[in-house]
Amino acid sequence: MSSLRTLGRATALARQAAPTQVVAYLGVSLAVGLTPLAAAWLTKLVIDRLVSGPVAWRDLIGLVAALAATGITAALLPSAARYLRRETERRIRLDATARLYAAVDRFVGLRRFEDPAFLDRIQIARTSGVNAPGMVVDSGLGVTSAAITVVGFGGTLFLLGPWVAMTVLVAAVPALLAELALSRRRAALVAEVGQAERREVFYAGLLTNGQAAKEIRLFGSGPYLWGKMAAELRAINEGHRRLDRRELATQAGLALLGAGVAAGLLLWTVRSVTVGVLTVGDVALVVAAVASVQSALSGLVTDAAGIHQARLLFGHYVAVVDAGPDLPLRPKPLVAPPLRRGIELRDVWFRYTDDGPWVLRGVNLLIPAERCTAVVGLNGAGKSTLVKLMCRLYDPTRGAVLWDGVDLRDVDPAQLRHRIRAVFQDATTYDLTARENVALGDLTALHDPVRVERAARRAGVHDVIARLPHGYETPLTRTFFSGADRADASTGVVLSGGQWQRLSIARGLVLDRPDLLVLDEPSSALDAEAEYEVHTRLRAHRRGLTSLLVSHRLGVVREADLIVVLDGGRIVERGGHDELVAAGGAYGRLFTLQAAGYRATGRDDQPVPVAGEMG
Ligand SMILES: Nc1ncnc2c1ncn2[C@@H]1O[C@H](COP(=O)(O)OP(=O)(O)OP(=O)(O)O)[C@@H](O)[C@H]1O
Repeated sequence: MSSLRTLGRATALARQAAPTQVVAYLGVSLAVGLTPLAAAWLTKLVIDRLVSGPVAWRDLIGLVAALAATGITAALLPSAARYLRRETERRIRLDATARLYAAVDRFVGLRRFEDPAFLDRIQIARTSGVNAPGMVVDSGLGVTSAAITVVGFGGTLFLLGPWVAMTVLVAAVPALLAELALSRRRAALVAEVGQAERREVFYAGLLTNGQAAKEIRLFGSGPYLWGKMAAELRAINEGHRRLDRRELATQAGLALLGAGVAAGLLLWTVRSVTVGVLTVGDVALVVAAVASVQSALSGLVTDAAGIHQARLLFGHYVAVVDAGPDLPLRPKPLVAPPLRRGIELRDVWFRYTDDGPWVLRGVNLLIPAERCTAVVGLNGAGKSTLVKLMCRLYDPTRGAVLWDGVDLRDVDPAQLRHRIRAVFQDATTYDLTARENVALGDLTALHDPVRVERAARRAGVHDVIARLPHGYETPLTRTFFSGADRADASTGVVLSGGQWQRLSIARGLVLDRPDLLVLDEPSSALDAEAEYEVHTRLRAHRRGLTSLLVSHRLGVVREADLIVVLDGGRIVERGGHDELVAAGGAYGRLFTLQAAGYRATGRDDQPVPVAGEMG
């Protein structure tokens, strides 16, 4: 995108976010530019009248009153400008941030969240990019008011001697070039240290995170992590230090140049008064004009560089906001119909990166509607990847996933996802209330306690929640406190791993009858009794529903209508439990191994409700 279009986008965003404030800020900025000029001319006129001979007070009073009014205005304007600047920036930041996260939320798949370069870009957009339109307005208005001062005083100096005006203006050219170069370096630095800043935030989070704290304390890994954080900080500091030193050298040189020009002009003015070419009032005017023009030019140069820098940073913001869908979307997507036949993977090949290893290799599978299909396999076999392809979090590299014969790539992803619910093995724990933790599975249930409770009962977590200090309203966190418990910030609760897992199952079940229910290791953290109980409930709930179960616990898997064994990204066996055990293949061997593990505990007189870990 061209520089001008980027600036146009930034300005348009600012105008939409804070229309009144931008106009008011423009008015104040114009006044800021005009007042020094008015004050200098009024001062010159007063002095000239005073030194021209005896003058009556009433002849001066108008000028003095105008001078006083200009002084009062000049005194008030900076505060007004400061307030308007902050208010404009606040509104713009809010609007820009909302647009940024809305754009990020529109990414259909997961690839961008696993691309370090794109994550760096998001970081710049999030921290600096959202402020860039504010910077453009602020610097743009700074340039405007400085330009008024420069033109006004430049004209005044021109009247006194064209070369005076030229000297002051030409002396500002090196400053402009130096500042533009510096602004490019500043923007480049933001990009350079972006990754280090992200890592620093990561280490800071880790070192203050309650969950990580136990391992860090026990293993004594704190100093190592803190050391790595300090190294990132040192790298960030080094970048800033280099830039600061360059700025110091440049600005010291420019300051000397400016002071030299001002001193030379002062000498010339005083000499001109002694030879009768200029008046005493002209001395005041030249002193004010040179100081004002120099400071306005320096402000103008800094603001021009600020606009330049803001444009570069806003480029990252625009790149994220305009990134568009990360997976190809049809302009007129089809509607995923209620599932009747099933989901078919047709010769699906998949790898995460173009040069990475194949994770799925030619998978052909029909997950029949209204049946439970289980996928088993060793760690890394590709089970979770298969699940992610069925939710269209990635597209197959080759082949297709068909929903009742319709390619998932042709379907509206949001509508498709409303038909799918999943409980992932690495389910998210939200530092929110128990109610929110369940209702996030379907936000229409947020204010429907009956649905939330029903889902919690199905997942066997209702009794746990009911016993919490504020029941479903209890914050499930010791990291934050909600507004309501500010007075007694001790109400937040920490759940156990198994309780969290049940809660994530409840979240997966809050949408009453999804077309596809995915359960990816839903019970790995549950004790045997809880697992048995939860799976019994899930089985009842799943009846007539299409479900996909991924589990290492073959005792749970045996209930499935169809079991598929995945090995190295290929399906190596498929069938019912008895059939697979009788065949004596990989599944049979693993089942025997797990069952033997249970018997080896000396409890072989017990039935085997749930087999142990596989892989
Ligand atoms: N986001 C990713 N980027 C790159 N590679 C990945 C990603 N996720 C998984 N993989 C790789 O893909 C392979 C299959 O992973 P997957 O999570 O599908 O296995 P799985 O069968 O579910 O294993 P587990 O039983 O341990 O959960 C693994 O080798 C893994 O390293």
